[in-house]
Amino acid sequence: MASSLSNLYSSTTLKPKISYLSNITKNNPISNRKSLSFRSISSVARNVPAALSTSSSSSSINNLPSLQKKKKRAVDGFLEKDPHALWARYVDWLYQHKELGLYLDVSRIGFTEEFVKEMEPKFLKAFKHMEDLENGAIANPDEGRMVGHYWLRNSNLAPTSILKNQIDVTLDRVWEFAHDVVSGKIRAPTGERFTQILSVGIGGSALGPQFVAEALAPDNPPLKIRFIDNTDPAGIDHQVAQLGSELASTLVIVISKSGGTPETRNGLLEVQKAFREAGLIFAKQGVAITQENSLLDNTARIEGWLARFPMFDWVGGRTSEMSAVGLLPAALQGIDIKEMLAGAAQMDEATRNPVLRSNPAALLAMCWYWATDGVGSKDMVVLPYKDSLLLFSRYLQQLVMESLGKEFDLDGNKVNQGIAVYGNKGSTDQHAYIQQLREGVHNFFATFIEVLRDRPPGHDWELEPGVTCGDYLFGMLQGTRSALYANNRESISVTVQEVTPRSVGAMVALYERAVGLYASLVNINAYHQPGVEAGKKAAAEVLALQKRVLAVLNEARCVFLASSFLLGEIDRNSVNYVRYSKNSPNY
Ligand SMILES: O=P(O)(O)OC[C@H]1O[C@](O)(CO)[C@@H](O)[C@@H]1O
Repeated sequence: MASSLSNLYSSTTLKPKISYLSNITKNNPISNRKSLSFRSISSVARNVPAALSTSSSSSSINNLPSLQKKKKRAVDGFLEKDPHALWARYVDWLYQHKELGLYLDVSRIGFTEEFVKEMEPKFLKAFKHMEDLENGAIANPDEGRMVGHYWLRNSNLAPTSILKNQIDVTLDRVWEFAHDVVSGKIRAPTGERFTQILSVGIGGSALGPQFVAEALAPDNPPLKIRFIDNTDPAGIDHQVAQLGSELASTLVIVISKSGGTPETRNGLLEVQKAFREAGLIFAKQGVAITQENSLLDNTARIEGWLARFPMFDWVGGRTSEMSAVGLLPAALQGIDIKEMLAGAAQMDEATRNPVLRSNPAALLAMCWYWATDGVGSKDMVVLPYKDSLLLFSRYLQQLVMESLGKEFDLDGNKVNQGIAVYGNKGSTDQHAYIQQLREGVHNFFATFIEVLRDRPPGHDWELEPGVTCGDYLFGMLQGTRSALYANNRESISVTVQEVTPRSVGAMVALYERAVGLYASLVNINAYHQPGVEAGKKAAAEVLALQKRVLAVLNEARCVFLASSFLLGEIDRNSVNYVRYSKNSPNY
């Protein structure tokens, strides 16, 4: 590769391209890299197919009428193969946010100019809808509530001064509490500093904190975090066992917006039992994050827990990372939450831009619409090439699927919308399911997440002359993307300079907005989850039935015991032994 690149640079025929290239380089993600390494050269080169090939232009769909194009695309899986045209497309559509160091390349999604035109009126409506939301419109008619996660990172946008005050006060309290715990001003009852966090919560009350911990927690955080996010007894036991004697210096944060989610309640009861068994007083180490006056809030208040933080009615679970839900655990791990908020605020600003090609969230939403035909016909595979972003796809899974997976549209038509999301990380997944992505059933589009910085500055090491481990990672990303593209598999690339609190905040905000816009495009309510409620209700019915069956069995056993006693077959002690033994429902 290196030699073909040097050929490329010495070739006279390529000179005009190179000057074009150097103009473009100013807009290229890698232009901020200080040294032009193998990796940075190839990063430019990956998008200069024109310079590497003299192949004649392949068939173009641009002369076909709109419907025919769609059909052709559906039949052939058409993507632009002419390298000149692909390069021009890259240059034309590359989005960059200079201050955030974030780039979005949509050139490998095959949308046409006609399609973009067709989408414009839909986007006008979507932008207006988003503006209304930000101004405090009731977004969730089912629950009669506003949707204002955008206000969390810029409280000046909150529609009333009361809301603004709530946001500011909560942020200050989170900041101060975390500072006091980390500095040792607030200590465990034993007098030692808190060393561990045990976070109990599920869904949106766990996924954001899990993703951010994995992405941003330092190697030696002031407090290490563990999660209980299920009602699996063995899983809970495992977490408690791992804490061992450090349970005495563990801060337990119980997170539940509703304050009544069974899995979270069960996790809490199990942890409280572990505290009792260890002779510890739970209340002195317990923190609740929940809506005011919820069951959890009332429990924490009555029992006198160490602290309580509010979760606002107008913040949905899946968009709560920038509320106390995400910020408190992050701050306790030494993550700069103000930077996270600043990144999200900057991205919010950028994604309010009503010009489609200058709005990264709108570009994402448009690509999703194109790739899935606006009906979820393809899955979204999210592939971050960075270990610390491992949980991004899991986080997005809830954000996208719980928001977009809806049976009815806003007019009551049955639409069964949604986009399935899965993914893990590159290059690991290349050795798992990329085989199917390239050659198997064509039911997905990919999103590559690229991180330019390999390691903190000063730690670079070349495992071969001129080549770092990170160059391999980068090469794997480029290679997989090209291989997929060559087989008509579409992809989006999001590039960030580094995984920092600011860039993570920005990515969260980017996808939150993209989901909101996409929901408008397909005319659905992104802010409720009636399907989940149905599952919860059914589970409650199963549990109620189980309780009734146990009651009936118990009654039958009592009758049996009573008759045996009356017949003189057993004595009183035996009756009491059976009734109050540990296996009895009466116990
Ligand atoms: O925070 P809560 O109320 O415990 O809910 C947890 C999760 O359950 C859901 O309501 C349904 O899965 C999610 O939307 C939410 O994030």
